[in-house]
Amino acid sequence: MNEKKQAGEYAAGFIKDGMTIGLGTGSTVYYALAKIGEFIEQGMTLKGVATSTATARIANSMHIPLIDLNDTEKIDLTIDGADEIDPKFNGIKGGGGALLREKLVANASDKIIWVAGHTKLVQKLGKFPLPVEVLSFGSNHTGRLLEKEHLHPILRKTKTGETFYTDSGNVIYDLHLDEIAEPGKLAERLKQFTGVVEHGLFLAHPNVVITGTGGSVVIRENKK
Ligand SMILES: O=C(CO)[C@H](O)[C@H](O)COP(=O)(O)O
Repeated sequence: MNEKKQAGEYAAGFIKDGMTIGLGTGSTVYYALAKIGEFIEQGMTLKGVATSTATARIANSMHIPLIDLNDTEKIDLTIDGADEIDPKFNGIKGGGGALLREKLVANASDKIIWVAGHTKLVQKLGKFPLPVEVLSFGSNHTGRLLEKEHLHPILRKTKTGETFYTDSGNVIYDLHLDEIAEPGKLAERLKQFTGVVEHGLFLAHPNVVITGTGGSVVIRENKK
C-alpha cells in the first residue's frame, strides 16, 4: 500500500462538516485533498486555505472552495506534509518551497496534522537540507553571509537550472548541515539575518503526526 496515500486519506477522517481547513503542499497532502473533494461531492460544507499556488490548482480541480487567509479569523484544522520529523515533533518543511505560507497557515490553525511516509521519521533533523526562504533583493549577499556562518547554503534551482522562486517571489537557500544539534538555537540564529524571510524549521508544531507504514497507519499525538 502507498504509505503517502494511507497517511493522507487517514488524516482526512479528522475533518468535520463546516470546517475551514488549511491545505498543505506536497505529494502526501494530495491524497487528503482528493478525499476532501469527495466529501464536498457528498454534500459537506468545507472551505480551504491553500498554502501554495500548486495546492490551489489541485483544490480547484477537485472543486474545493478556497478562501484567502485574510478572510478567516482562524483555521479549524491544517493537514500538511513534512520532510523530516524528530521524536519531539520538530520538523523540516519546505522541500516543495511552500514553507513561508505553510508556517503562516499553521500559526492560524487550531489543530495541525502532519502526514508522511514512515521514512520521514528521524532521530535528529538535518540530513534533509534545511530550506531557508531569502528575500530576492540582495539574495547573493545573504547567501554569502550564510556561507560565512558555515551554514553550507546552496541556492535552489529548478529542474531546468534556473533560480527557483517561491510563490512570494523569494529565493530558497538549502542548508546542507547533515545534523542539527539544537533546532531551537538554529531557528533563532537564522532569524537574525535581515534577508532571511523564514526558515523551514517547524518547532513542536503538529498536534498529530500520521505516518503510513505500508501496513497499518501510526498515529502520534503531541501532548503539548
Ligand atoms: O513542506 C512541504 C512543501 O513546502 C511539503 O509538505 C514537504 O516537502 C513534504 O512533501 P511530500 O509529501 O511530497 O514528501
